[in-house]
Amino acid sequence: MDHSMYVFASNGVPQESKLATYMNRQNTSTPVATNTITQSFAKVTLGSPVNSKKVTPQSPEFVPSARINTTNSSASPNFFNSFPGLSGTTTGPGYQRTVAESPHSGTISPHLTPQPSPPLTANNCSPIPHVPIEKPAVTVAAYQENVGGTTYFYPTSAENSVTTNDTLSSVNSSVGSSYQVYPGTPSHVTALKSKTGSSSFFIAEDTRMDILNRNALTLLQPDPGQFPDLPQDVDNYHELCPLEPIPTNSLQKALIGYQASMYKATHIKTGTRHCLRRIHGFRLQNTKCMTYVDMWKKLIHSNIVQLKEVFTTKAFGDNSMVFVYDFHPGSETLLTKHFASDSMNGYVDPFATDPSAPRPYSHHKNSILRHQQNNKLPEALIWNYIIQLTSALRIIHVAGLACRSLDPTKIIITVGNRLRLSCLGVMDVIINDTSTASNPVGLIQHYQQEDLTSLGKLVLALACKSTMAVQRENISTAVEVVTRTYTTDLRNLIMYLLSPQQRRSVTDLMPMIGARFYTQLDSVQTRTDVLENEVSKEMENGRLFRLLVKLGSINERPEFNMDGTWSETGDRYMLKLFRDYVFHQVTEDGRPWLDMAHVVQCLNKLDTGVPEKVCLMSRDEQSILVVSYAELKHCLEQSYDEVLNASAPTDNVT
Ligand SMILES: Nc1ncnc2c1ncn2[C@@H]1O[C@H](COP(=O)(O)OP(=O)(O)OP(=O)(O)O)[C@@H](O)[C@H]1O
Repeated sequence: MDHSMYVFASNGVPQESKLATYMNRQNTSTPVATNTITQSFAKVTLGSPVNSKKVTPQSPEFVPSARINTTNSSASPNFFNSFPGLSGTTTGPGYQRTVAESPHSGTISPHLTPQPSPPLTANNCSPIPHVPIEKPAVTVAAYQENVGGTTYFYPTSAENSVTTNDTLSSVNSSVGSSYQVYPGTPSHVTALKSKTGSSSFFIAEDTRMDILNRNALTLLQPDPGQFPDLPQDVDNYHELCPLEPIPTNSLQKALIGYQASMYKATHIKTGTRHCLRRIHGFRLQNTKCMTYVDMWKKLIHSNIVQLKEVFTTKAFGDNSMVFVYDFHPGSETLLTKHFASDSMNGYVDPFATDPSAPRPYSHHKNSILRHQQNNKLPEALIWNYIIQLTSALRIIHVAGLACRSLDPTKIIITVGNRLRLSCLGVMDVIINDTSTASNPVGLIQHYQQEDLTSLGKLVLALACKSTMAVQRENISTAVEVVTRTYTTDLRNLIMYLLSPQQRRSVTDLMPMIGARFYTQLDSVQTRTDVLENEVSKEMENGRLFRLLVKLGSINERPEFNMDGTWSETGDRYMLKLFRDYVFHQVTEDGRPWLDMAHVVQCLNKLDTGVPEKVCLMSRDEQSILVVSYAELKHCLEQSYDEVLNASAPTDNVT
């Protein structure tokens, strides 16, 4: 390398070099500091790398004959680890060096020399950074010294001198809190995960797909050409999107006895999506029923679609009553899920056989049994549903309310077999008898009993996989089919619910469910464990993302406060070189060196601000900066704050 090409400033830094620019901006104070780096440092022979992978810098001028010794667990060289005589306690955690002349046969820049990938454990954890045991430095003001033609730059802050006591206290305080890293899948989740597929640092594929699907459905907008009659706004809601074909025939009545339609809509002020159940052509006669609406609005439960508000509107061109609920994307009704007609999934309802067919009843019964056995739902699933539905009913009845719409069309199901009652409060408003009755409590108790009968019918229908099974003429056959196919417990539960003589209660069902509660609890908690692990991965990813946002907002910013060189100078210059170090390293033959573990480890160290050093080389290869992650973190925070503060709108001064 021909050094005569460069003009050296008094501090030994080539004036054209980026470091000179950096130093001009940065080194405003006259540093006075002691250090223990002496002449001998320049003569230190660098140890051989642990890495056996041979990579060389892009520029042959800087090909070292020996390389900085790196620790096994670190991608970036730690000078003080490599040279015991240069312990961080006496020299401070960071310095910068400009190579004016190679004092020894060569030195190395990690910018140009990919290091071995940080080790991963078998447990899929993030690369573990070097645990910091020193106080992170927070200064970059530099002191310089020319040693045999090489200028070294050291930080000057008193904070950089770390005493043994400091170190120990930092060790203590660092335990469990000094750095963040994904520790890998917990062993209790590993066993579960092996059933579901390989683990990764990102969210599991099935969960990802579920969430993507739900997000897409939440954002779905209808083609205005297809729904020209949709109003723009309905009360506080807009962006209406029908969830089912809008009934056109006035004879097409929903379960509630009126024409009804469902829409997804966005709240104008909050932007949240809701589900609007519109009852067509309905005029509210008196407002007493609103007491029930208020009671429903207060009911929150994981198996209930919460009622948010009720209003009347003429936005649809008629007098409509609208019930606003939470929106649960990707819902389907229990009817479509389990009782779909053969046009949907080839399923033929065995109870729907033409009664006029010349077939003996016994033959018919056997064919029902055969059919049911081929299509039957697993008993565990039926109990799962029973537990969820009784759980919702219990809270409703305890609140002094009745569901009054426990029907397969009014129970929605989402991923993971989660059931929710979806039409609560409607009956209390539409059939306004509870508020006008002389004994509303007695009436509610009557409806609660009806809820239990409806539950019995629903379970029977599920067990026979047919809604026809609950028709009066089919019930005895259906119960017989259940007796032959499922456990006595299930049969007893159905019989209890369908027996009109006694006064029944949801709590009486609990002993029948028995230990199945524990099975359900176990599966819910297991799922929570798995999802919590997904969250912990995404928490780490989110943290790194925020860090990248900060870096990205600073790196290569073309202009800041009228300063076109802002991102190339001062603190930002170090961050730019760090970015190169993290992302732009190349192999010996010039190929991009991509190593996710290296990237994650570097970012984790930056986020934590560990005192470990990293060598950064300028793009013109004229300077090497050796800085600690602590300093880089400080630079990042300071520079980002500058950008953030400048982004705030300034008041017009008149
Ligand atoms: N809260 C909700 N969030 C998201 N989708 C819902 C919600 N409630 C219902 N749905 C969906 O809206 C659609 C229509 O529901 P609805 O209750 O009207 O069922 P239905 O079978 O059309 O009953 P009916 O014949 O009585 O109108 C169904 O696909 C259902 O999954």
